[in-house]
Amino acid sequence: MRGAKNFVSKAMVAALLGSTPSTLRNVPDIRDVNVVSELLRLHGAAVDYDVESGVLHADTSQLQSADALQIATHAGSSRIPILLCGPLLHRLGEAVIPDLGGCRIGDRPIDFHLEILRKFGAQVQQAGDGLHLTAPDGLHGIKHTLDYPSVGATEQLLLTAVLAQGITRLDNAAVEPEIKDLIDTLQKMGAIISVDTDRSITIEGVERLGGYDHTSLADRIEVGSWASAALATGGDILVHGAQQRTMGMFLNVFRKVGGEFEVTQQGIRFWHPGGDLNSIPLQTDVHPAFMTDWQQPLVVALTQAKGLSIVHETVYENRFGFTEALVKMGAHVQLYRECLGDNQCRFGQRNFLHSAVISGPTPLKAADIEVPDLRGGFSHLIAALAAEGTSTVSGIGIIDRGYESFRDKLAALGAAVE
Ligand SMILES: CC(=O)N[C@H]1[C@@H](OP(=O)(O)OP(=O)(O)OC[C@H]2O[C@@H](n3ccc(=O)[nH]c3=O)[C@H](O)[C@@H]2O)O[C@H](CO)[C@@H](O)[C@@H]1O
Ligand SMILES: C=C(OP(=O)(O)O)C(=O)O
Repeated sequence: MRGAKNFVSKAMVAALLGSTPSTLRNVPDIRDVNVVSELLRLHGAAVDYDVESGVLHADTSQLQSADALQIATHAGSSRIPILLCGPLLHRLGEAVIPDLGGCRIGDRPIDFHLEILRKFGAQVQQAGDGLHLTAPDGLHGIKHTLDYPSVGATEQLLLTAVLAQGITRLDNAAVEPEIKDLIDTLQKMGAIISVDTDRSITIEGVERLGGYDHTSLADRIEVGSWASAALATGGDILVHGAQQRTMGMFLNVFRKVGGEFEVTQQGIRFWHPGGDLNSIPLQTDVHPAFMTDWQQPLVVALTQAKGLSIVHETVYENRFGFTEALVKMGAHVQLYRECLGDNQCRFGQRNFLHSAVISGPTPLKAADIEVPDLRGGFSHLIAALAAEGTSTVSGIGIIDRGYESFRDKLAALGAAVE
């Protein structure tokens, strides 16, 4: 496996800040990379991606404003375009942003992003379904506290602050490994950024940034997905390129459920040792806790664990829709509006089915399933492989957003997939 969807796409946006070319390595062949490449090209960047070697070159020295109609053709394709705001305002003085896409796992507002951009000095106007931004007086450093440590809003602030005039300080920042890699990349470009142990980040704006040469960290969500597949199917999978340093909390949980793993020079090998799997209580949360994107694949494995597992999703209000298909396949999953965990999250006492009780083990039977979102889709593939009989999973194109060559990988693991 190769680099992280949730880093590579942001590093490509960061290339826009550099007045000399950038080279990104370990880039996976996934749809989000194509979408961001196209968006950069629409702004005059030369982007060259070699699928075989995974090396992407981006020359952003000659940028120009993009045609709004062409930008609009990317509406709904990904959430990354909102991160173009700061870099485009710095380089071109204006930004046209299409309506956002991404997984429908909650409302996913962009209020934090817009508040941050406005504080820096951006003027934001609705333009059709998208946005048009300008910065008539330039962008100036800010002091800001996030109400919630949003990954995207932290990245928005970083990508805007590095070339803004003066100092920016962010409190309650997200500190996911992908954000740390983005900070390393920006530092290579010439940025001055310090991260404190209390989730605060300080950025001293500089006048100019150059390009970078950076190798992406591994995709920890893909690693957790294959690990969960090994548990759910009673299998044994070596994930080449998996990095232990980004997987800490997942490995703890995997071990508690009864899975075994071995960290090797090549990656991490995950397997089901036989016998019963253990049920567990689990809460998703911001890093360094158990990440929300691991939740859906792991829940499939928990349908095969003995006893009651309780999963409290605290990052998104609507990330259990995929369990409907699991129930159809024979799993016992009951959803609750209450916070079933010690974190009284933002979604408690409201109308969101954001806690799940899974009782197992239950044999799964084949079904016809429509993929709801990226991780839910991969989870349905795992369930289909664990089930008795042949399932039909439709809408699998969504899975190409984040899992490189998953059809080939499944075939290599011995799955019969047509
Ligand atoms: C492309 C990418 O990197 N996607 C990841 C990123 O999404 P993304 O950056 O969109 O996720 P955020 O961390 O921003 O969202 C977390 C929570 O904050 C809320 N929120 C966010 C922004 C805002 O302006 N207002 C607001 O209320 C969201 O609705 C959500 O409930 O981090 C998530 C949390 O690790 C991951 O699940 C996604 O895979
Ligand atoms: C939620 C996800 O991605 P996005 O933010 O791109 O929708 C994900 O990768 O699981």
